[in-house]
Amino acid sequence: MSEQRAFAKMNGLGNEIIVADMRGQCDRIAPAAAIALARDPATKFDQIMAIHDPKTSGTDYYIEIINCDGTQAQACGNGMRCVVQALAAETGRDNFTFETLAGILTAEQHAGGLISVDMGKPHLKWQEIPLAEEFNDTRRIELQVGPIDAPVLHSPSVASMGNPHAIFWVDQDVWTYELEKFGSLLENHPIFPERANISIAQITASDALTLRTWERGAGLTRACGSAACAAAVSAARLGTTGRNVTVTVPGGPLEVEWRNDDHVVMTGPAEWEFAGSFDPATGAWTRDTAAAKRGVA
Ligand SMILES: N[C@H](CCC[C@H](N)C(=O)O)C(=O)O
Repeated sequence: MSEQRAFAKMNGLGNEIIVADMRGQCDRIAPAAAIALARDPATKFDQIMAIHDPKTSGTDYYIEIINCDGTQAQACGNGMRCVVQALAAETGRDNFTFETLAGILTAEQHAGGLISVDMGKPHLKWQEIPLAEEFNDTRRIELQVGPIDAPVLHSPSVASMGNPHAIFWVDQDVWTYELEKFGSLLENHPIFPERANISIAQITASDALTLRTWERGAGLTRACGSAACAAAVSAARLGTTGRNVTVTVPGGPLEVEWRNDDHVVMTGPAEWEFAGSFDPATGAWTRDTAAAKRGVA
């Protein structure tokens, strides 16, 4: 049994997040531990955000992101907001610089409690997403679901926010499409050599869209922050919205701004649920009834 580590169960608009304190320790959370925590109804999560000591000078922490199937993700917008809220409660600071597999990100907690994360620049070339085939225009690629002459979904936009996304544009309410039926098929489609997060999106105004996401390595979730960013960027590239968009996901609204310096900034809430400690090797855990301070450590 390895040393018990503190965690906070949180959520970002219903995206179920575990923020785990791995500081001061070289170990990583074992995929089997992640899978065990995901199976327990009390700790069921979409992503674990593991806070590690910094690797690069000028950054505060290294964040490892683990999906509920035990695989790693490069980016997780909702999870980053949870990390910021937990660290702000612990340290009293409101600005942080993180390193993730997607690069270096900055984030800020505002006076009212909302949190903005600078998700960096989108990557829009087919090799960067990555796709298995050359597409010079990633605003719409050839891919469809359903009968060849009457596809249910077709011609998605693709973008990378450090992690791969495909967004299928639809005319009707996003809830009328059975994303649970074709999500996994599209996630694992050979056009996506690293698999992909799959979203359906409806433009509702020149500054608003609604979005549902089937996440790579996690399935249907109530919110996906990086998908909200990828959808907002793709809508602006297609000219269907401007560069400031309210993205309404099943868990609620996120504000996304694709700034003129090419950075995508996402703003939304985070919510603390309970604290505990867990074994990073096995996932065995206990609830910490005394932890009322809403941090992780
Ligand atoms: N929930 C996350 C995305 C997790 C990404 C993950 N499913 C992957 O790319 O493998 C978000 O808020 O951005």
